[in-house]
Order: sequence, then structure tokens, then C-alpha cells
Amino acid sequence: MQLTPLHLQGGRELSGEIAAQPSKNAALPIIVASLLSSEPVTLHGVPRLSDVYTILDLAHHVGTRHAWVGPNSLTLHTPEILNTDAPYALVSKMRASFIMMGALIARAGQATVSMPGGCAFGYRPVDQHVKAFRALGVQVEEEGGNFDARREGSLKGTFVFELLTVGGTQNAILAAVLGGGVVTLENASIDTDVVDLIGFLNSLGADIRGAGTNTLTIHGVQALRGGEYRVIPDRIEAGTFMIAAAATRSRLVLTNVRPDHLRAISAKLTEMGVDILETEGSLIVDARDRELKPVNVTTQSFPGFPTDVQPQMSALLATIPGTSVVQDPVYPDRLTHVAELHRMGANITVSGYTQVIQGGPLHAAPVKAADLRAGAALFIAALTTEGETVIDGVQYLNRGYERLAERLRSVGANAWQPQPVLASAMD
Ligand SMILES: CC(=O)N[C@H]1[C@@H](OP(=O)(O)OP(=O)(O)OC[C@H]2O[C@@H](n3ccc(=O)[nH]c3=O)[C@H](O)[C@@H]2O)O[C@H](CO)[C@@H](O)[C@@H]1O
Ligand SMILES: C=C(OP(=O)(O)O)C(=O)O
Repeated sequence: MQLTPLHLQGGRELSGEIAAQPSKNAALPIIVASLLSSEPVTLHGVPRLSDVYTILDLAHHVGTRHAWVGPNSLTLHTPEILNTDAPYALVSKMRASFIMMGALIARAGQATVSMPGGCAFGYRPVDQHVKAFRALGVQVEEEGGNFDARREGSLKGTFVFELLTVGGTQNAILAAVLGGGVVTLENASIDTDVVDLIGFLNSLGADIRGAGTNTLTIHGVQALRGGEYRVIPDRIEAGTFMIAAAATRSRLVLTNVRPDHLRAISAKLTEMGVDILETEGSLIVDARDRELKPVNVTTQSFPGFPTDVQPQMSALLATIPGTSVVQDPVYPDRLTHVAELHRMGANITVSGYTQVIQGGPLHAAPVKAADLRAGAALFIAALTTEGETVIDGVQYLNRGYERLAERLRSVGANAWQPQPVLASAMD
């Protein structure tokens, strides 16, 4: 179906309660990991997002059958592997599909997975994934834009990641879960999505030790059983709504959150002058009548300030008088929001991965998202302007935000997405 742009008439205070959706980036690898078991697995807390549908298409291709058993609950069952490839059409659609490589190496002993290639915000290599597989005993060849992987026995040995990588750590864990070997991963990611993947796998009988530390030890087991698991809340979505509250000088109650996953964002907003109150499972963000201060932000891996919230934070800072400096060394080219924010009157100069932002009032304009979080930055900016902003590129927002217009409306925003006019209706 043709997607119509998102319309936002800003300049309004938001209020009330909004529940964060379940985590997209935790759910995607967990859906893939379910195929390590030949028994049914039920997941609760799966967001209804286009990225989830893409990974389900890929899982279906390799042999996973699924059924939605509740609004955000899904049963997955992979009695046998039917295909051991992850084709270009699906991997190029979504980079997270590359995680299929580790899962197929574990369950089928082989995998042919397309190289993910570039994405809207630059080069995102997978060298650490491939180095880890090789170091642990997997043969990996590159040919015709694909990686062809084969393992003869169990994975074993130690690999030290050269940098912290969420996907690389997840892929190596998946590959090592089955079999009789012992694998140690050093300088492993401590990201919440890695910890949740480990929690899920261990709940099915895997033996992975050290979750949340930089050293993981995986004792391969013969098989995983079925089970039931709840995915963590989406800290990136929650962070986006926290920034929306600050940008509109509002008070919002965020429910279904893990405040301990949001501390870097809470700390920056507090430094700016926003009040944040943590309770168990919820956060109150209060920016009413506050004069917010500019701040400097540098992205880091968890628990640092997330790159996935950098464009939204940049949009907020573009509205705050004074000079802020935002640096994103994690993804140095994650800057597609800048030119669009310029269309709304922002004053941002870019040098390498550094944005120098002179904040001031923005105005409405037609804009276009070129990637997911750039789209989020644009709706934050739009919420601050009196006029009507029309945001194109809604397919990117649909990757990461469930029923966005409806949920923004539920807290008082004037957001709508006109239904497409069908050709027959125009006759
Ligand atoms: C689906 C999903 O969960 N995506 C998230 C995941 O992506 P993803 O898992 O792809 O990101 P990584 O943690 O791997 O990337 C972190 C850094 O490591 C570099 N790197 C990574 C792998 C590699 O083999 N070589 C290499 O150099 C990357 O270029 C980047 O600079 O974590 C990112 C960083 O928090 C988030 O922005 C993405 O939203
Ligand atoms: C960049 C993101 O996802 P991906 O890694 O799938 O591109 C994101 O969730 O912000």
C-alpha cells in the first residue's frame, strides 16, 4: 500500500501517559535465535513493525513458521531448516538480517548470507562478525557478494573483539550455543539487546555466562528446548518520547520502560534542566516552564549515550538557544537529519562527525526522512513549530515506531497520516 506522509501541527504541550513499545532491536535477534530450537517458542513483547515483518519473512524462508497469538505475542516453530541462505533481497532491506548467519551456522552447520552493504547512514562493516566466526573454527569464504560459512565440529576457542559490537557479539553467541565446545568472547558488548538475547537463550537451556560483562563464556549444549519469553521495552523509542517531552516543554509519564536502560539520556536531559523522576517501570519527564540549556553530547556504546538517539537529541538542541556540540563517533555519517532540519530553519554546521548547533526557533516545512532516526528527529522538530510540517519517508518511521500518529495524538499532539486515496475512489 502507498504510504502517505505524516502531518504534524506542533506548538502544543503534550500531557498524559505513553507506554513504550517492546524493543525492536532486542526482538529481531531473539526471533532469529528461536530457530536454534526445534520446539515451539512463544515471545511476548514483539513490536508490530516493518523490521519485524522483514525478519519474519527471512525466518520463514529458512523454515520458521509463526503465528501471532496476541497483539504483541508471537509463536515461532522451526521443526527443520529448509534453506540455509539469507538472500540479498532480504539482507539488503534490513541489516539486522545478517544475524541469521550465526543462527544457521549453529543449527544447520552452514550458511550463505549476503553481505549487508551500505545503508543510509554510511558504511557499516561486518569484519568483526567474520573474524569471530573464523577464530572459533568456522570456514568463511567470500564470493559474489555472499559469505559462505561452514563448520565441521563444534565452535571452540577465544575471540577478542577489536571494538564493541552489538551485532557481532550476538552473531558469535548464536553460532556457539549448540555443540560441545567452549567459547570465550572478550571485549564483548554489554548492550541491553545482547543481555536480552542471552536471557532468552539461557531460558531455553543454553549455557552462556557473563551477561552484562565484557567476557562471555558459552558452553555449547546439545539442543535447546521450547519456551516462553518476554522481550525488554524499547529504550530507543522511550528515549525519543523523553526528548519529545523536553522539546515541547511538557510533562509525560512513560510506562513500560526500564529506567536503568535510559540513564545516559536521563542524565543529559537533567543537565539541560529537565526534571526526571524514576519509578519502577516508569519515568516522569517534566520540562514544563523550563528554560533549557544547551549541552554537548558524544555517543558511545551502552551504557553511554546511544547513537540511535543522536538525531533526535540534535533536533531538540537545534531549538535551544546557545551552542551545543553533538559528536557521533559510533556512526560518523549519521547525519541525514541535518539538511532536513536546515529546511526547518536549524543552524547546524558539520565537520566530520561533529555537529555544532546554534539553537533557535524552527519553522514548519515539507521534509523527508532518509532513515529511521532521522525521521524521528524530524517529528521532534515538527512538534516544536506552530505550522504544519509534512514528513515524507514514512516507511522509515514504520521500521521503528508503532502506530506513531495515533500514539502521539494520545498525548495531545496534532499528528495525522491521511489514508491514501484509492484509484477506484477517484474514478
Ligand atoms: C538491529 C540493531 O540492533 N541495530 C543496532 C545495532 O547495530 P549493529 O549491531 O550493526 O552495530 P554495532 O554495535 O555492530 O556497531 C558499533 C560500531 O562498530 C563498528 N563495527 C561493527 C561491526 C563490525 O564487524 N565492524 C565494525 O567496525 C560499526 O561500524 C560501529 O561503528 O547497534 C547499533 C549501535 O548501538 C545501533 O545503532 C543499531 O540500531
Ligand atoms: C539503525 C537502526 O537499526 P539498523 O541497525 O537495523 O539499521 C536503528 O534501530 O536505529
